[in-house]
Amino acid sequence: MHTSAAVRARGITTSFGDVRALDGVDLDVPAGAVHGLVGPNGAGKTTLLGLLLGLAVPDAGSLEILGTPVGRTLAVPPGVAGFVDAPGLYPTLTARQNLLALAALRGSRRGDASRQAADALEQVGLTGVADDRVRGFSLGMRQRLGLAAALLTQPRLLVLDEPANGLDPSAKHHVHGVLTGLAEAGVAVVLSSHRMDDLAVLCSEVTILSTGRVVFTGPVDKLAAESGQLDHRVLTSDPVAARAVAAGVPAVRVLPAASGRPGSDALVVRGEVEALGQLVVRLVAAGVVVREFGPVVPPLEAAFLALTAGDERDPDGAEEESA
Ligand SMILES: Nc1ncnc2c1ncn2[C@@H]1O[C@H](COP(=O)(O)OP(=O)(O)OP(=O)(O)O)[C@@H](O)[C@H]1O
Repeated sequence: MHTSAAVRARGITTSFGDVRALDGVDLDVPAGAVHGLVGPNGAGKTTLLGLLLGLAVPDAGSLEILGTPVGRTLAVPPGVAGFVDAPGLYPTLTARQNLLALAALRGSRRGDASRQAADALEQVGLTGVADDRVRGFSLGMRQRLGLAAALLTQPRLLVLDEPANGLDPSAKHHVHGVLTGLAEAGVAVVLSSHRMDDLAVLCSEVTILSTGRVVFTGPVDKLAAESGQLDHRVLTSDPVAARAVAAGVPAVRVLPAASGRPGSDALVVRGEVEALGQLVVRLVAAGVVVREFGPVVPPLEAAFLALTAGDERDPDGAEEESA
């Protein structure tokens, strides 16, 4: 059990001209946690990750990384590694040469560097292309090499901007395994993603940002519970009987037929979790076979949409001042 704080941010505010990219953000990430940042485009995720990597300093607020307060000068705090936007790689060098160059910059001895590079490539599953030039790498391969570069430093805090970007399902599974293993060894991982399903699999906690503010932070399960009323699709052996049963359950609304999948006999019903549970009980009691019962929009997605509704930034970046 790891309980020390890897990140402790209080009231972080960062502006770019008139745009307040972060507005009073608090963030707590303990050692050994995988923490997801999610939010619509322009919400401030990359800006926050950049602060953790020492690429910028906040205009206001306090930030402690691995127990050390971050000062006013730009510097990667010791023990922190990762990347924002995309990993910085030399396209004309091979994957292995990229890692050796980074290790040399950090002062590793040649023998150590070549062992560390081979280990890191193995960890991210790039051994087979270790001697290919990065110029020919796909986006997913570059992401994995960026992760390998970060692993070379044996970080205690790993900061990754959309690390699953461009990864096929098998590569994603591999990277998830690497990150979970690091967390089990006590490394804190902070990553951003646009995919709620990825975050649900990987993260113990998530923070949702919307126009620079935190609109939710906490365990993923708690987020799912914030969805309130959910639309569910119900496929049964007898749609007519099912509709009659559903109409008799208090706090369940049967939505118009157009809400179902076109050409399907499914009903779409809306209600809170308990009321929907009652519906299933009554369908079974009435002898109606329930073949499928599932949310139209997954609960995490629904909670995310509800919390961030209408909060996309103006593409011109103009700040909307709320008195
Ligand atoms: N260097 C910069 N100069 C000016 N404005 C910036 C700069 N970096 C970020 N911004 C603005 O700050 C806000 C937050 O941007 P940020 O990149 O942190 O969002 P994000 O959540 O990572 O978005 P996305 O999901 O699109 O990557 C946006 O309005 C963006 O236009």
